[in-house]
Amino acid sequence: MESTDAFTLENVEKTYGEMKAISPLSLSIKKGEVTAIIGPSGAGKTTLLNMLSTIETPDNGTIKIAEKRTSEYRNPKELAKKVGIIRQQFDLVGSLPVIHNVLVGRFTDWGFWKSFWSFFFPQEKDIAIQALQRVGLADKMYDRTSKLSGGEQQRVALARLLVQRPEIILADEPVSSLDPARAEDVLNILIQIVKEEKQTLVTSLHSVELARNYFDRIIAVREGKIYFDQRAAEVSDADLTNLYQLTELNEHADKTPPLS
Ligand SMILES: Nc1ncnc2c1ncn2[C@@H]1O[C@H](COP(=O)(O)OP(=O)(O)OP(=O)(O)O)[C@@H](O)[C@H]1O
Repeated sequence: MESTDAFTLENVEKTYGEMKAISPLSLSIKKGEVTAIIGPSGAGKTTLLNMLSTIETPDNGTIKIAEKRTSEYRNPKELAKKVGIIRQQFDLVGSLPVIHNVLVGRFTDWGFWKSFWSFFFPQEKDIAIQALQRVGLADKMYDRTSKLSGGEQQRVALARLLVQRPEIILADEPVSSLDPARAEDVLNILIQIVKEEKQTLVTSLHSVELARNYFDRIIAVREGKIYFDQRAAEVSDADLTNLYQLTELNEHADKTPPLS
């Protein structure tokens, strides 16, 4: 029977020099789940996402994407079909028109020459137009990408994911550079797409309110460990206060000279 897990992590560890960014950590994320990873600064959220996307390799333990170990994904195209990434800095080429940036999402299906030609004569334009309509930017198709606002650029990145159609989307702080209204706008579109396409979404977020309002599951990380892992509806104010406060208390305790 086909596995229902998008990710399975077993005793995953990551250390940078002396810093244990992720302590042995095990969890699984089901296909179709919409999960937010929250936690104080330096908790290990980005490290965790980078290991899920195979940008970083764990020092110990195993990560499986849909039952296959990350180390076994040797073909970048196969990985790109499974996992699409969206980042804070959007990874768009500012000097190119919007449509070219969207069509980059098709490169995993196209060969080199088709991708190359597309920079001069956009290929499969209809697919890009549909995606841009979906994110409300069809009228900006030929605008220079750098002229768009931050929120619009993030929507271009969403349209690129729409044409890539990965099974899993990983997003590292996708809305932190946007004002609250734009952040909600982009998250609304992202979640709507993910649910319609039956994709799996794992996002790191600084805003606990957005995590509670838009996500099904919240995994809280602190000092490289899972602090809690709950349905978003069950996360209480006290859970959140403890998550952020305890770290501050620990930091404070570290700086307090011992009583003699
Ligand atoms: N490439 C690296 N080299 C050295 N240390 C690193 C590296 N990447 C992360 N770290 C350290 O690992 C710990 C976890 O970092 P990480 O970026 O995963 O945290 P985070 O929860 O994403 O933080 P933030 O919310 O501030 O982005 C931090 O102490 C960080 O300084």
